[in-house]
Amino acid sequence: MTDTLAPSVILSGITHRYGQLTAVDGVSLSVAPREVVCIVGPSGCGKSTLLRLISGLESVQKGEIAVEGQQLATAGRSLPPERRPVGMMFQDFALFPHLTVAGNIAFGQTDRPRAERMRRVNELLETMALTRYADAYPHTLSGGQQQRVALARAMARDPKVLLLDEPFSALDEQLRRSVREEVVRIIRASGIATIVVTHDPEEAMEMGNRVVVMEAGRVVQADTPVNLYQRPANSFVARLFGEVNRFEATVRDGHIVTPLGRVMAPGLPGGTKVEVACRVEDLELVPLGARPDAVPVRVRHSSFLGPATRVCLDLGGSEVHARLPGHVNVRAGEELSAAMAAERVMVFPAG
Ligand SMILES: Nc1ncnc2c1ncn2[C@@H]1O[C@H](COP(=O)(O)OP(=O)(O)OP(=O)(O)O)[C@@H](O)[C@H]1O
Repeated sequence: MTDTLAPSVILSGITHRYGQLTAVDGVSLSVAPREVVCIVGPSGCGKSTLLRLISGLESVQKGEIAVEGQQLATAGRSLPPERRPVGMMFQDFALFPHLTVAGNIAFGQTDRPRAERMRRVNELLETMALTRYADAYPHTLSGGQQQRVALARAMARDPKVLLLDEPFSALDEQLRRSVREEVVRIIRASGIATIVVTHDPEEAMEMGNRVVVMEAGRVVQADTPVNLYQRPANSFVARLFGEVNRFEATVRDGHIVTPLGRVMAPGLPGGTKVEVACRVEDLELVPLGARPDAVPVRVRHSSFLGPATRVCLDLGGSEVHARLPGHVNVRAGEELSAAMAAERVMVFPAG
């Protein structure tokens, strides 16, 4: 593991305002060498602003950014983008249409002797399996190939950190998955510390050693994908990574009564207002009366999704959902019993 190594990238106390709007609010974050960190969050939460600050496209107003011990920027002091050891790849690839693939990759290395530049270009063409397209122009390439050219260009100057902003959003669903796997393989093999911005939680979990969840300019939780899913810091994080059923309730005598049964609440004082959340895949359905702890529900409708069946249920007039693996035959109007998987129920302070 890389945890013992000094971080490659350190952001300390970054706050950034556009006029009255605070786009980034006191963000501190470090990325270890060889680590891929994904920043995920809804539109407008400040993800791209963070990348723009690291790359130097935006000046730091408050806080500090350092890469491998070198200060890149602090309020009033800033290294220009071209002098930062940072490679950036944008969502639209931003390739130069009038330059060949080799020309695009060579761009920005003008400070290097020609022989060295060509050596690096050839090396990257090989890594990206693009050698036979060296003299082709971007518009003649597939989306996946263009993506690899953009990545090669971002890596050409041997940056110490790679920044990818929504790198796959221009690709269709089918292509996205395979290109994503390929890009992650290349990045991991390169060992460059990488920050990926995405609004897609699944993409973040698949790519990141660590995932940073942002909301309204702040970091809500920075953790491994497993911890984010199993131990979300709050209801917002829980909902980001999957559909949940939620109930507001109050703690009484060490437990919480919800419409789906009792939940233990050890250590929470009586009277505490809480939100109880249960992932749709953690709602178990059994025949009516089969379990004493389950409550009666009636099927409203169900949808077969391929790997799972999503069932919409009436619970005393309100609606809850279950997601069962595979194809499950349930009829509208059918009566069943539902219970939450006790060990996976989540309890948060009421918002
Ligand atoms: N140049 C700018 N001038 C004024 N406001 C801006 C500017 N750039 C971004 N903002 C605002 O700052 C906030 C954060 O924007 P940012 O682009 O960082 O969010 P984001 O999380 O990357 O969103 P998206 O996923 O939609 O790209 C938004 O409210 C946005 O409207």
